[in-house]
Amino acid sequence: MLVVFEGPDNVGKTTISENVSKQLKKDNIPTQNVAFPGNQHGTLGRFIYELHHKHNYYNINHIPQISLRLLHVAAHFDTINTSILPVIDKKLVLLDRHWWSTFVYGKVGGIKREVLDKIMEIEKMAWKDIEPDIIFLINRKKPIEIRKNQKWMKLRAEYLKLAKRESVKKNIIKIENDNTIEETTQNIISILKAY
Ligand SMILES: Nc1ncnc2c1ncn2[C@@H]1O[C@H](COP(=O)(O)OP(=O)(O)O)[C@@H](O)[C@H]1O
Ligand SMILES: Cc1cn([C@H]2C[C@H](O)[C@@H](COP(=O)(O)OP(=O)(O)O)O2)c(=O)[nH]c1=O
Repeated sequence: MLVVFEGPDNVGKTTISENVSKQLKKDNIPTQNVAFPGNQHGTLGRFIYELHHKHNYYNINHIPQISLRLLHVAAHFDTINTSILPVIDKKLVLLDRHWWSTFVYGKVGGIKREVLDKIMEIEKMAWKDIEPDIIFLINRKKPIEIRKNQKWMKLRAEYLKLAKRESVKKNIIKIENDNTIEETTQNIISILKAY
């Protein structure tokens, strides 16, 4: 089973997916956390994560938007093959981000729709026929740490628009994480247990 956590930065996705996983493991449900672009040492996904966050460290002054999206797509091919496909039949995979991030960050980054659609065609090939069983869209009124607020509001709006479009074909559950992390975790656990 594949369960996805999506949403802009700083809404609590990583913490929630780790808390949910800890709780399910306590209940003897085999669970695996996976994050996009990738968090396993020794993988291309992890390298692209590092490159995204610390491009100056690699002596790169600037990564153009289209290049950045294509790097993420390359990471997704890797993470799906190295971390998702080998365990998907045996474990509940909790995935921190999905192809939605490529679309939303690309759109807010100003990539023209026809170019973005082409990038998305390749991105979706990485997924073969794997569809999430549930997508939790984690939402907040404002980011947990207030930094680049204007861009964050745009990301949030794009996520909400995409969720509306996708809701005809996918099981999308919007979760408000404005209260405590414990409440949000319990809310998600009860939804998963009832599923
Ligand atoms: N409901 C909440 N209330 C207060 N702090 C929270 C809440 N949810 C998450 N956090 C904290 O916010 C920070 C950022 O969360 P994180 O899981 O990294 O978000 P994301 O993965 O969406 O960027 C973490 O320190 C986390 O513990
Ligand atoms: C998966 C993905 C992430 N990203 C971005 C979103 C985040 O800024 C960054 C991932 O870094 P990370 O620190 O994991 O994000 P978060 O704050 O959600 O925990 O990569 C893309 O731009 N495109 C993508 O396809």
